[in-house]
Amino acid sequence: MSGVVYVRDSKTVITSFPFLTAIIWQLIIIVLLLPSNLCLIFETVSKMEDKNVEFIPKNFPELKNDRLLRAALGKEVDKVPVWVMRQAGRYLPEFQEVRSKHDFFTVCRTPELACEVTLQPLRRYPHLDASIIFSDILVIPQALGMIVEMHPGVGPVFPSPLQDPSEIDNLKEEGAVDRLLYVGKAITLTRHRIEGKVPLIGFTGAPFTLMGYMIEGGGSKTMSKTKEWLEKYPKDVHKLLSLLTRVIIDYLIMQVESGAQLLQVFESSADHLNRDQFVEFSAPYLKDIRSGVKNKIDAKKLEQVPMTVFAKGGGPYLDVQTGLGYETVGLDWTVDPEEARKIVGDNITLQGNLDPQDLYKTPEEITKMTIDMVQKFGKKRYIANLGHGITPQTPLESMKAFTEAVHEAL
Ligand SMILES: Cc1c2[nH]c(c1CCC(=O)O)Cc1[nH]c(c(CCC(=O)O)c1C)Cc1[nH]c(c(CCC(=O)O)c1C)Cc1[nH]c(c(C)c1CCC(=O)O)C2
Repeated sequence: MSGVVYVRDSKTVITSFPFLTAIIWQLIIIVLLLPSNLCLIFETVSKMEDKNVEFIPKNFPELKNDRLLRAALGKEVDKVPVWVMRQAGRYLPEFQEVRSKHDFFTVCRTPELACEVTLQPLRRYPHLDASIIFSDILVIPQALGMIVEMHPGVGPVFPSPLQDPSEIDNLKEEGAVDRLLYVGKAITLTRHRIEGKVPLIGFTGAPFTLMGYMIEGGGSKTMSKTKEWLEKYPKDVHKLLSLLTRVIIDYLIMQVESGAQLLQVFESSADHLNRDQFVEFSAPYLKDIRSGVKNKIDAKKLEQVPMTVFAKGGGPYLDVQTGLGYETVGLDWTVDPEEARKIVGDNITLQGNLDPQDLYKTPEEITKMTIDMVQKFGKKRYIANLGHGITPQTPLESMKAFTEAVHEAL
């Protein structure tokens, strides 16, 4: 007998057609669970869509606090904007918590983690008027094919630094920016999650500073190997600086396309250069980066973004920096604010410049020093910051005192 089901009773049916019965029971369960399954499916799809939306560089939440951008463009501000270089970093226990579970470059390469770390200082310090994407300047040498490790207590280490100019040709310029798209993803995700609270800053290292790390194999007090290259291989040095400039311009454009609203270029090794060396090996490439970004933004019909150059040790060359085309010039703590204003004039914004070591003083002393500093710079064309990155042992209450004092100063 096939295909005919006599339902004498459920037990008979079960014993006679176990397979068919199993299917019937499964159908019953599916039907009963269908509504909750459908909700689950819709919820999952919508969450996936949300996830996808968060990686689409458009329809960002409206900006609620534009002080930083107004100051960079010379517009009037209600209060002096403030942010801190390396504000997402090791002085924060919540950053240490993330780092206890993930390698440094894993945090940089994982948009969810980079975004979380970027947001941490904003949650703790409501007076901050900007965020800076969590990354590092050394992601560029990595994208060029060099190995960079982060050694605890030491900092960055290149196991195989450049030892001869002939090795410049081994650098993988083609596709470098594609290998940095994870930074763009982190920027886009952060733009959505910041919900317009403050602008998001993108950044890069400058050609000379990156070249120094690539030759020295890490941080260096003397940069002796790099200086030997400047003397012995100037043509090869310019070849490498030009390569880095091309990659940096395209990297910054990708950051803007991803949602960066201001860009900062870190020439952190400028303090190793005398004036002639700064004029030959740093300034032309900083200028090319500014004009290259501006021209490519125009060509792509993107919205222009203000740019900041920060040359640590660049105080003696402020006059040169004034001519590089940047809206904002960052100052380290060795430069007097009033002297700087005399040199740069009224059409450039200044940024800085409390000595990071002053954040080890008492909150009362920090408040007084910060108010003095802000009053020296004045409200117009000024962004308050430190004169270099915040250091890992900085007490949490110091950051609170600093950011609050900026907003109460004027
Ligand atoms: C020179 C330089 C580097 N990286 C950078 C610069 C230019 C800024 C400056 O001059 O301070 C840029 C940078 N690197 C980092 C930031 C913070 C970004 C942010 O606040 O969101 C920034 C702006 C994260 C970082 N970059 C690094 C850390 C600490 C490493 C860790 O977490 O183990 C962080 C939070 C590692 C790093 N990376 C680099 C050094 C010298 C070090 C060691 C110094 C240190 O240990 O603080 C290279």
